[in-house]
Amino acid sequence: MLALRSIAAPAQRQAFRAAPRAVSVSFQGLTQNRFYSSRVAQFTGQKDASGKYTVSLIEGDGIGPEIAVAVKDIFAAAQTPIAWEPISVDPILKDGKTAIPDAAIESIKRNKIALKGPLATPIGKGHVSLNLTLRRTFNLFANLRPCRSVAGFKTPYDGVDTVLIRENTEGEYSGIEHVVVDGVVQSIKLITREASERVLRYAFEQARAINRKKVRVVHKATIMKMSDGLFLNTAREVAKDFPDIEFDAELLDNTCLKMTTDPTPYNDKVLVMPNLYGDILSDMCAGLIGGLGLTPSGNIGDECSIFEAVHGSAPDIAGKGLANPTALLLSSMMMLRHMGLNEYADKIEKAAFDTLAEGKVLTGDLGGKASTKDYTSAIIDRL
Ligand SMILES: NC(=O)C1=CN([C@@H]2O[C@H](COP(=O)(O)OP(=O)(O)OC[C@H]3O[C@@H](n4cnc5c(N)ncnc54)[C@H](O)[C@@H]3O)[C@@H](O)[C@H]2O)C=CC1
Ligand SMILES: O=C(O)CCC(=O)C(=O)O
Ligand SMILES: [Mg+2]
Repeated sequence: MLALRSIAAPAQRQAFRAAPRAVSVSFQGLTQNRFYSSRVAQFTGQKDASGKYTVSLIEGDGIGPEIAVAVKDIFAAAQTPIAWEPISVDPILKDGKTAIPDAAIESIKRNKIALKGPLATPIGKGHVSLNLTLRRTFNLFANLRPCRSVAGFKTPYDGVDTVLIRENTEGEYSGIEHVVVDGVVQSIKLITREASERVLRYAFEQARAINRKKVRVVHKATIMKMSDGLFLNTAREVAKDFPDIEFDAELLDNTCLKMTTDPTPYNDKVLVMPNLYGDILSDMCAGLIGGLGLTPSGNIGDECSIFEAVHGSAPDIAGKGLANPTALLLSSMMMLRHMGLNEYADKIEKAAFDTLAEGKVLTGDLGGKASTKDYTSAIIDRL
């Protein structure tokens, strides 16, 4: 029987206990600052009669609504041909599993594109991550996370320009856990050849598309000999189909050391890795360039794609008008380029990077005193 339960507010979701899952294995100068087109394949959404594309919009939790309104205001000021379709992804239970409401699924399937604010996940007990559920529901197999120093914003690291691709549907994020006996818990890291090959091919294709000559797998196949071993061996096989791209591999801990010592040797590479490593390494990269307020991402699938910032709901600053909307704005630039709306992306991105480079109107995370609204207005004034 289909059991459906609607969970309204994020706070209430804490109380929601998902049924246990079966343990069966059944960017420097303005032009250089441009963020990558998100994918190699085509966006297939259609314009409406008024010449606009409809984009599903998940405002999200915490700072989500504050940064979403900033993006909407900037898009309106730039006369971007986008009509927003707000959707709720408050979780429901379907066959005992956390699921996205049907209306939201239909919207994203219809529009083939969505912009998403951060969604909070309860710690320990509670529903499965909605971010993960969205990625799985739409088979968004690759999470593309570029990270580039912002001109004019000084950090201990200059000229960072990393491109990280994270497997987005399985690995340590599979959430397959069970109690063996009291005090002993087992968590399964699921790696399949199919999902590995899919994201690895995407990484090689992406390297070609953005003119990077090297793909590097980040792994721990020394320890996880079978799971990371399968990912690495699949990479070796896939690499044979891309003779124009150099391939090598590096242990995750060594990558962390090298990147925090000098990230610039990674500027000619595309890094690809299992899910959790990409999650952690992308926050670490954000730290190199000034924090999570600056880093965008795209969850890429064959049928549809969802763009979102790397950061979460930032509960420590939520509701105070302090959030930096740049990360979501740059995610929306990736989205516009994915849709072929490059001229709007170029215009908005230039206004944002000029504002950052001038350094007069910056949010608190970047050492400024401006509110989200002031910073948004400064960008709009430049359009
Ligand atoms: N893709 C998503 O929707 C993600 C959701 N989350 C969820 O977000 C919630 C909070 O997680 P945290 O560990 O606190 O990570 P977080 O990314 O929300 O915040 C970490 C730190 O960065 C700051 N920060 C993040 N975004 C910012 C912005 N735009 N402007 C200025 N400062 C910003 C926050 O104030 C905080 O100090 C959790 O429930 C987590 O599950 C976390 C990461 C990604
Ligand atoms: O889903 C979550 O709660 C966390 C997701 C996350 O950290 C990420 O996508 O980077
Ligand atoms: Mg993360």
